[in-house]
Amino acid sequence: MTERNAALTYESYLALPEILGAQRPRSHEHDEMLFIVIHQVYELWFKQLLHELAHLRSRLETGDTAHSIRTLRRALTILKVVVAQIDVLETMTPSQFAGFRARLDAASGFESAQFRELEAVLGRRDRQVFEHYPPESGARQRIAEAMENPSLFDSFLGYLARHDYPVPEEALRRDVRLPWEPSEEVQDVLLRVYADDGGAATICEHLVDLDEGQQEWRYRHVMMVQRTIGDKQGTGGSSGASYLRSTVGVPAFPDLWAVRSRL
Ligand code: HEM
Ligand SMILES: N[C@@H](CC(=O)c1ccccc1NC=O)C(=O)O
Repeated sequence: MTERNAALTYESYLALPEILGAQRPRSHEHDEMLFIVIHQVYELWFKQLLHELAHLRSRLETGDTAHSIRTLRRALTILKVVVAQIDVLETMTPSQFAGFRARLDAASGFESAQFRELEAVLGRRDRQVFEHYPPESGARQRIAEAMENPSLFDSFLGYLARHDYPVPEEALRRDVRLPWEPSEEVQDVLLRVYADDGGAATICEHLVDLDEGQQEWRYRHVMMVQRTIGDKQGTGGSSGASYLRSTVGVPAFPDLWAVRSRL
């Protein structure tokens, strides 16, 4: 008789021994546990967001409006949660953070591969981010792959073409490994989408929500940084808050913002 597997339990299904055994503070400071847990929760949500956005890209490419909208709504709800999470970390004072900051050595958010993957899905094509990853690392390969795939906006253009909008051929056939250049012809198409005011226009609005949401995260992150470490340099080697401020307000989908002056 073959031996039966041990009965599935709450603990085994959720791999709790692994997850709950993965908090390893480097100091005895009370607040370091919060710092670790918050980051781990972020990385789990980043994983789920990547999962949803990959699904969204495939739904867009098949022209499936209802599923695209539902998936976008879910991604947006997750984004709200991750932005709101910053409130929890802001209960930590500058001196509490200073109590264990030195133990972080040169580690920093620069090394969050999933965050870079998310940026790549949103269209970022910037090889400078690779500086923080060893050449053959899995993380680097995943980011590189995301940069070689169509961005969300590329997939959305595919969606519009499937729905018979006159998306210019060169936009559909562009080299998706390069950064997207805003295009007036594409903006003319977006104006027609908005005039029709159907499912495609709803997707446009949700993409703007996504863009606004990621900028909100950047803004909240830099405010948290400013109040916690002031103008100190970052552990990752940047100037800190002033570097982070330069990344706020850079849109992922510039064409969707550009058309608003014409709506
Ligand atoms: C007290 C809390 C935090 C402080 C003081 C802080 C500080 C910083 C600083 C100074 C940088 C610039 C890199 C450097 O030179 O070190 C940075 C980058 C970054 N941090 Fe944080 N951070 C905090 C919390 C978080 C949290 C909770 C996350 C969530 C994952 C996060 C994700 C990131 C990411 C993704 C970057 C890269 C941003 C970019 O290059 O655009 N940080 N952080
Ligand atoms: N860069 C931060 C340290 C920090 O926040 C951090 C360190 C290790 C792992 C994740 C981090 N979070 C975001 O940067 C600092 O300069 O204080």
